[in-house]
Amino acid sequence: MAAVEREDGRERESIKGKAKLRLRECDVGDKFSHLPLRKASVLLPLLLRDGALCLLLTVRSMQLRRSPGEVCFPGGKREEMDKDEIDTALREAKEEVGLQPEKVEVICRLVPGIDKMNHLVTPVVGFIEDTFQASPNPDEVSDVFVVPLEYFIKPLNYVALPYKNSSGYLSWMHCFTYDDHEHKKSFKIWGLTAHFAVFLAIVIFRTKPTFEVHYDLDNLIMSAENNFMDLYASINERKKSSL
Ligand SMILES: CCCCCCCCCCCCCC(=O)SCCNC(=O)CCNC(=O)[C@H](O)C(C)(C)COP(=O)(O)OP(=O)(O)OC[C@H]1O[C@@H](n2cnc3c(N)ncnc32)[C@H](O)[C@@H]1OP(=O)(O)O
Ligand SMILES: [Mg+2]
Repeated sequence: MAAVEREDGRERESIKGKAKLRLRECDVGDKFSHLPLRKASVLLPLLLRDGALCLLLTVRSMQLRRSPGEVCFPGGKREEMDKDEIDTALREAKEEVGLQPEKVEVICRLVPGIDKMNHLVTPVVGFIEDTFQASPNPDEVSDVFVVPLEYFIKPLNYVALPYKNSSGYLSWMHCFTYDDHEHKKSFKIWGLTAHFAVFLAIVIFRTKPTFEVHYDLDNLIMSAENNFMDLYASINERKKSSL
């Protein structure tokens, strides 16, 4: 093997190695699994392209009843046979983009989010092969694309939009437009998907984004968990007041 190739390989392994260490520090494991909400999981698939960490995302089919045409991660609702959140994410990724579970190196689970239907959505982070070619299931996925992870802390096109959840809890959500020049396509990444992508980028780069976020970088896990618990509490308040 040529020296340049060897050096290249070492560089790739060191980028991945550093990312894995930082991710493992933020692993929540099954800390939130007991919460009495319906469950869903998404896989945040990381890979290296041209020496940069990238995230693989999907565009939902227009035929889907919920969130048609929106960008999201491979993922879906928990089924009875799933033993945990990781199982759900891997099963859904296989169904939606043809990713074989044994080709995913699962690293951790991050702090969950809550979707429009009040599912507890757990992001599962895993490395996939850099050469992975998706085979999208057209019933559920109309497109698959990759975005450099760094875009989620240093975007070229970003707005924060006000968002009110079903309990009236008011917050902001990130909205990115990503222009994929190579394929001459443009994608809007917002809501829960953008929320997970931003947190993942902060976990790995440990840098403040160029826009405002409600995380304390010196106490990243605690601030992320507190944000989540505030949101969760607002849902419970609403449930109690409607009884
Ligand atoms: C600035 C500061 C910001 C900080 C604050 C952060 C705020 C956060 C803001 C939060 C804002 C929140 C608001 C926003 O985020 S709005 C915005 C943007 N959208 C998103 O971020 C997407 C978020 N949603 C998701 O990621 C998914 O919906 C999740 C993972 C939650 C559920 O997963 P999913 O929905 O993917 O579930 P599934 O894969 O099990 O099933 C999908 C459907 O497919 C059907 N199906 C299955 N198999 C087949 C088949 N072979 N043939 C045909 N059909 C098939 C199946 O029956 C099902 O149908 P139905 O039952 O749905 O009808
Ligand atoms: Mg899905």
